[in-house]
Amino acid sequence: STTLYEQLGGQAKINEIVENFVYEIEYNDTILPYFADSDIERFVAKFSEQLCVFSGGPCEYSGDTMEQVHGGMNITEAHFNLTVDLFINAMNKANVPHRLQNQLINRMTHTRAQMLYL
Ligand code: HEM
Repeated sequence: STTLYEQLGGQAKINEIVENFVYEIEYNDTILPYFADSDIERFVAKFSEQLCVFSGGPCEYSGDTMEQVHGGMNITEAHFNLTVDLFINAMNKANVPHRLQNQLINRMTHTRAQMLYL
């Protein structure tokens, strides 16, 4: 059976989604401030790795835990949901079919409890 990673179109498609996502964040006045002191190159690299792992691709995640990264940011449920919306915009702009979008979102949002109000 093919992995979600393969169905998406592999690393090239993941890179395209992440590039679009960074663009969405840059143009969102509510979410951008969270990234004010961030190394965006590192974010792109680690976030891409994590998407590769979540979709069953041949990668290893070398970033920090979700608690380490997001703990203390005081991320509200509204801001979490807004970030997911931005990610959906990024997938739409990369022409990812909705069936695959739902599968990826489902795997990503398992991290939700690790980052809200920590
Ligand atoms: C589905 C939800 C999310 C996932 C899977 C996720 C995943 C990640 C990953 C993998 C990194 C890179 C970690 C590293 O550098 O070691 C990261 C960094 C970051 N995330 Fe998230 N994230 C999510 C939601 C959010 C939300 C809702 C916010 C804020 C509104 C946020 C703000 C940040 C910021 C500011 C960084 C950079 C941290 C730094 O520069 O040290 N994330 N995230």
